[in-house]
Amino acid sequence: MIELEQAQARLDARLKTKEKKVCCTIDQAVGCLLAEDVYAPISVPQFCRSGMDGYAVFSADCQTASKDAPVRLPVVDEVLAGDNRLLTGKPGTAVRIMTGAPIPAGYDCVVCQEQTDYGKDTVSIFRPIRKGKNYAMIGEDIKKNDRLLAARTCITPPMLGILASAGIQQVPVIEPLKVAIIATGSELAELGKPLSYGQIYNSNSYTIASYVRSIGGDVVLQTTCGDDADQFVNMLHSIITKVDLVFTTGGVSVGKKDFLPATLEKIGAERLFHKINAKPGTPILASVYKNVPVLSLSGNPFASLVNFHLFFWNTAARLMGNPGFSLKRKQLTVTSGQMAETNIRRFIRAYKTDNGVEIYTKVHQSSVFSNLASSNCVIDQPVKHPITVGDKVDVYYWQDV
Ligand SMILES: Nc1nc2c(c(=O)[nH]1)N[C@H]1C(S)=C(S)[C@@H](COP(=O)(O)OP(=O)(O)OC[C@H]3O[C@@H](n4cnc5c(N)ncnc54)[C@H](O)[C@@H]3O)O[C@H]1N2
Ligand code: MOO
Repeated sequence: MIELEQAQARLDARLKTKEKKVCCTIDQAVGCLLAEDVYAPISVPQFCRSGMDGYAVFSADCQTASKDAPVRLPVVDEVLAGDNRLLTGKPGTAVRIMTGAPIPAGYDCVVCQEQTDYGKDTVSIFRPIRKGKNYAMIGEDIKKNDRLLAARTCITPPMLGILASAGIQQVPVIEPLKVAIIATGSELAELGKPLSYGQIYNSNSYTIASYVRSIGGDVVLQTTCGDDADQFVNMLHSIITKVDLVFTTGGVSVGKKDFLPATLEKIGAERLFHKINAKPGTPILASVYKNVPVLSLSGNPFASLVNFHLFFWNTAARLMGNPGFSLKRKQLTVTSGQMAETNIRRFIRAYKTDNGVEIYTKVHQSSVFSNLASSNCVIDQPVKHPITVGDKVDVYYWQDV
């Protein structure tokens, strides 16, 4: 039995950051990590662009303009957004222009139409204007060859916009995290099949799979397996070379059917630790088999979930080279609920709010899962340490999916 932090460190020491790159179209890329720095192939905009609907002019022509003595200029052309003529402006003239349209060469500003009489053939300008006003230079937004995004950046929807605006359709990303999830237990029934007496539906693998997918991970296998060592070993062998991480649930405690520790040992998996000094999820087992970490979580749904959070996020951060995935820890003040002292460190289901953390007041057994709909964190309750309203506590929390 080892402490959580020691167990996390032992696992972390055995993880290698993924380097394999794959090409991804940008509409598939949200949540993926860039494999390389991405540079702008073009400037945005590629032409000098009007920022307002109005008139392109030479600022020098408008210095004396006022409401009482407007400057009057002939309007020699009209340029709309998308106009692809290469025009050159002449001093002493104006061109009617719309937002987003290319400004003819020479004009150095755009008078907003509200500061004119909206003239068609001749425009009256009511105010002086400075050079560069409402005038977007080439590359105002993005300069050609600028670094747009750094390697290992996790791509977000606004970043897709940046890539698209620079005309980039595909990006190299780190191959998504590939995970296998094997829920063990002869009592487990698959969804869609009626339950026989003594059976329960497998729920653990659904929770785990959805968290894996929430960070762009690829669930290569999600299955159940009876309490049968041979069946399990066959399953493991069929998948181990295709994944970066294996989760199993159940079969890690001391019951007659808790076959995983002995089975993994028998096939030569290296044991990193078995059992942590905390509840729920005490019996967690971590191994490395054929260079792939195998995390064997407790079967009880809440214990499985707590084990998952305490080990998955840091593992994902290390394997994907993205510290942003790391398990989040914060000190918060308890605003409601209480816990009596216990003789082992406990993780207490709780709800993190803007003001602090609320302790869930009802059931805390690790076999009870249904109240987790209103939990988004766990409080780390030290051994022999009662908790009450107003106490500062350490909280592990996770992203909403
Ligand atoms: N004599 C002892 N008995 C137990 C001990 C102990 O120290 N001595 N430890 C207890 C603790 S603590 C836990 S936690 C459980 C964990 O046992 P396992 O991780 O080996 O899990 P199982 O026995 O396979 O299952 C426990 C429980 O969870 C249900 N289960 C399993 N898989 C799923 C699934 N995929 N979806 C939903 N529910 C699942 C299973 O039916 C059991 O009810 O052991 C205690 N026993
Ligand atoms: O360690 Mo077990 O997880 O109490 O429930």
